Amino acid sequence: MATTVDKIKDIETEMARTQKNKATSFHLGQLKAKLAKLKRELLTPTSGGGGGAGAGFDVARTGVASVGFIGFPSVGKSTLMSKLTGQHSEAAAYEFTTLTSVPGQVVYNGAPLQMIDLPGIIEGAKDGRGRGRQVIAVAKTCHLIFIVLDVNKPLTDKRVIENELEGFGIRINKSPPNITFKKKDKGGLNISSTVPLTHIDTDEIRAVMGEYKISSADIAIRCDATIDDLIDILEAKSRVYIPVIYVLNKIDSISIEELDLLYRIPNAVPISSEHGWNLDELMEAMQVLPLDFVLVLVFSPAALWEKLNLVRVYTKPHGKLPDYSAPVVLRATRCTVEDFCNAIHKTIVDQFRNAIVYGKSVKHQPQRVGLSHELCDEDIVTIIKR
Ligand SMILES: Nc1nc2c(ncn2[C@@H]2O[C@H](COP(=O)(O)OP(=O)(O)OP(=O)(O)O)[C@@H](O)[C@H]2O)c(=O)[nH]1
Ligand SMILES: [K+]
Ligand SMILES: [Mg+2]
Repeated sequence: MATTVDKIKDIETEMARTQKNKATSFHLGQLKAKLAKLKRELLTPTSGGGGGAGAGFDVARTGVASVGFIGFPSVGKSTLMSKLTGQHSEAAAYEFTTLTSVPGQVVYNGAPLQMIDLPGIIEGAKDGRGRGRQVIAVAKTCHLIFIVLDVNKPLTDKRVIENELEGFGIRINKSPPNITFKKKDKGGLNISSTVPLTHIDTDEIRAVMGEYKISSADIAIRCDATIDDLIDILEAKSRVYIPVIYVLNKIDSISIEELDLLYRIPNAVPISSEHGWNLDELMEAMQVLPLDFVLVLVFSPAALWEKLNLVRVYTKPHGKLPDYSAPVVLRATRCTVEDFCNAIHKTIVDQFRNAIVYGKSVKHQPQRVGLSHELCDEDIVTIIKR
């Protein structure tokens, strides 16, 4: 019996053979939808489609956000890990030195960030080659991915790694397509668009919907979407949108002229992890990306904070001034007093009596609140113990 991987290969071959035009667009739409479903099957451990789930490399999460290191073997991920965090991760000249995930931490402008060094992956990882699936599964749960590349290797490696991540449902440096989709019981397919669609026609959309056995739905497209974008919306449960920084390592081994060229690659930071060159710029790069998380700029405008969906809360020891130098950083979706306590130490909740809060989240200044109270950016909190 053909395995899921075989079926995927067959469809990919057929798609490569089929020229895209008016007459073939329905067929191509069907193929793309079939492909998306097979890939999902491959990534769902229970389906038995491709190699089993195996032991994962996931690690206990600490800090306000985690950054996963992805790259081919021996590009210098572990060397970078040791340099950035001080957490030793074995580095050596042979491939697959790192065999499991190694977590470490950096504190950046007051925010603890978890860095996760991972084993190297190889082409075909997403289809079950090597331990690649477990590695990419960890990356999929990170808030930011460093794609680490060796500048002595062909730049095509970048595309290969991107393909591996994409094949795993990770969309990089991209926000979800602006398409709303609402399934209905009857009424047929109602497709509307607010911009001209240059990549897809309705035939293709109908073919995809047919493959997904959806006969009635409202589909409102507000961007010049591709058929892959539409499939991403239908497969929304298995898609994640993660920012990526390309870490171009080993610049100590190239010329200044070559280095100049590297600076033209978007979202990339050339470094030498061995020599510790340009690591400051790498840290800074994390804050210029449109991340939906972190990065604590104590003096940044409040608007930026809202965009980043983070809440800074200052601790005020009883009878003392608030400590403005080290805010506790919480996500806007998890910012109760209880989250605040847990962010400091997990034993605090056990001794908690109430909290005294100053700031936007309370009517009276100050006000006593309980564990479920939701905090706002720049609130000041004193915990009263029992
Ligand atoms: N010239 C140069 N060599 C480097 C640099 N960073 C790492 N290396 C060398 O590259 C080799 C591989 O480094 P590692 O840190 O083990 O690479 P890795 O990506 O963790 O490798 P795996 O764990 O096997 O996937 C080692 O011999 C390092 O000394 C660098 O900035 N410049
Ligand atoms: K290595
Ligand atoms: Mg390593």
